[in-house]
Amino acid sequence: MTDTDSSARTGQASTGTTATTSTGAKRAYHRWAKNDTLEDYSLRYAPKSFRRWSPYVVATTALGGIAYLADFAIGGSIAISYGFSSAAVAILIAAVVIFATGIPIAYYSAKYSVDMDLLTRGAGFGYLGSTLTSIIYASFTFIFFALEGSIMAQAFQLGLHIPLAVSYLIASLLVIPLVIYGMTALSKMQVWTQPIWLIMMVAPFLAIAVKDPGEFARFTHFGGDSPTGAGFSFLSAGAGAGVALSLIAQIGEQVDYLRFMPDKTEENKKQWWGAVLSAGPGWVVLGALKQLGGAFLAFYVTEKIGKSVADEPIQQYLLGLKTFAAPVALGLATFFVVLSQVKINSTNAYSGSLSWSNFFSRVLHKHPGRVVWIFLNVGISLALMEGGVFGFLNNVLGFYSNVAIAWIGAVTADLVINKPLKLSPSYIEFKRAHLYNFNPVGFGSMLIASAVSIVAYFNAFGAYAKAFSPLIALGIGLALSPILAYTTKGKYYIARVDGLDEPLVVDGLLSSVELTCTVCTDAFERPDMASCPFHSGPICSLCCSLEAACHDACKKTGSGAVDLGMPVTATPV
Ligand SMILES: O=c1cc[nH]c(=O)[nH]1
Repeated sequence: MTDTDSSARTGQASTGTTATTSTGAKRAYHRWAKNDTLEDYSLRYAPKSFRRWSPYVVATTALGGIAYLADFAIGGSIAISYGFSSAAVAILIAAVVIFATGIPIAYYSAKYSVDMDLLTRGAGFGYLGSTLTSIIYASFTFIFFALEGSIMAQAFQLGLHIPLAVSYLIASLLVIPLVIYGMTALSKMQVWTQPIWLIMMVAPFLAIAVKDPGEFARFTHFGGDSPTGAGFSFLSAGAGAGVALSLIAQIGEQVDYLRFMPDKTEENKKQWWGAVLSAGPGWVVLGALKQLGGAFLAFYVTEKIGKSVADEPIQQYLLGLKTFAAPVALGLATFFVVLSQVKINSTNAYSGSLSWSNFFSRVLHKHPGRVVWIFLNVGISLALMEGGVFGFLNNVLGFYSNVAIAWIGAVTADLVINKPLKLSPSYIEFKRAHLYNFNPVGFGSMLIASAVSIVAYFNAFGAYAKAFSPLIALGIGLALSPILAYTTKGKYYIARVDGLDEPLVVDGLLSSVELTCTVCTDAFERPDMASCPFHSGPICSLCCSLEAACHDACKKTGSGAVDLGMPVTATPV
C-alpha cells in the first residue's frame, strides 16, 4: 500500500495537522512536536529519510558526550576511598561488564533505528512495563546532569569567583538552547569541539610524564583513606566497581544517537560496524581510561594540596596544567571544564527529554513535545545540585547501580539468549498496537533482580553480597529472563498479528514506504505504522500511543499466541 492508496482508503489528505476520522477523532500536534528538527522522532522509529548522517558523524556525535568529567571525579573518589590496587581492579571489572552488555544493545538499536526506551519495550518488558525503565533512565540523566553541573559550577566558582549556588543555576541554563535543537545542533557542536577537547584532556598527563615521570610509579603506592592502603581488597574492589557500574545505563545515551545510523549495506558494512562498536560499547574504553586518569590526578592533587578537594576535576586540571602553563592554568582549566560539561550535559538533558516524553505519553496519553520535558529534567537536576549531590557521589551512584544493572541485564539476556533460542521475536517490536502492556520476561526479571540486589546492598546478606550487589542484580537478570521466557512460552511479547498489507521488510531492510496516518494525516515510514480497527485505517505509533478512548480494542480479539518471526516480509532479513 502506498501513501496515495492509504489516503484514498481513509478519504483524507496527507498533509495538515488536523483530521476527522470515522470515530470523529481529531489530532493536531503542538508545533514543537511537529518540527522534526526539534522533535528528533523522540517517540518513534527513526525513519530512513531522516537518517542522513554518515556512520562517522553519528559515531563522533555519540562519543562527543564522553567528554564528561564525572569519570575523573569517580576515579578520584574510588582511589581516595579504596587505594590504588582495589580502585584499578574495580574500574576494570565495571568496564568489562559494561562493554559486554553494550554490544547487543548497540547492534539492535542501530539495526532497528530505535532508542533505548523503544528497544526495552520490545526486549521483554511490554508497552507499559517499560515505563518503569523510562523513569530509571530519566533518573540516570538527571543524577548525572546534577553531578556534571556541580563539576561545572566548581569551575565557575574557582575560575570566575561566582558563588556556588548561582553557578549551579548558570550551569543548568547554559545547555538549554543547544538541547532544544536536538541532533541537528548537537552533532555540529560535538564534531567541532572534539579535537580541542582531546588535546586539553591529555595535556596534563603528557606534561607530567615529561617533567616528573616518577609520579606514575608513586601512584601505584597511593592508599588514600583505605584501611588496606594501596594493597588489594576484594571487598573494596566490589564496592568501587559498584560505583563505576552506575555508568552502565550510559549505553542508553549512546544508542539514542546510534538509532540515527544509516542502514547497513554491503558497501558500508565495515564503517557501520566500526561506528556501532566504537560509539556503542566502546564508550567505556575511553570512560575507564578517564577514571584511571582521575585516580592518578587525585593522587597528584593530594600530594600537593590534600585530599579534601582532590576528586574535583577543576582542581585536578588546574594542578595538572600548572606543570607547563602556570600563568594561564586557571583560565585554561576553567575553559576545559566548562567545555567538557556543556558537551555532556547537552546529552544528559537531551536523553532525559526523550525518556520523559516516553513516560508521559504512555501514562497520560499526552505529548506536548520533547522540548517541554527538557525543562522538567533540568529543574530536577538543579534541585539536586543545590542540595549538594556531589558530596554523596559514592553513595548515590552505588545505590543507583543496583537498579540500572538489573534493567540492562534483563534487556541483554533477551537479545543474546532469548532471541537466538526463539523464545523472543526475531525483531524489535515497539508499537503499542502490537505489544502486551506487561511482559513478565523482562519486567519481572528486572523487578526481582533489583529487589534482591537492593536488599543485598543494605547488608542483609553480609559484606561480600553488599559489595557485589550490582553483580548479583546482573546475574539474576541474565538468568531469570530466559527462564521466564521459557515458562511463559514467549506468549507475552506480541499481542496480535501485524494487519497492514504493506510488507515490513523489503530486500532485507526495513521498508521506507510512507503510509498516511488516519488520525494526524501525516505520512510515516512503514515500521512506524500499524493497522487500527478503532480508527479504521493505518495509524502512526505516536497517535496510537496517545489514543485514550480505544481501550486497546485492537488487542482484544483473542487470537492466541502470535508467531515470533518477522511479520509480512517480502524477503527474509
Ligand atoms: O554525565 C554523564 C556521565 C555519564 N554518562 C552520562 O550520560 N552522563
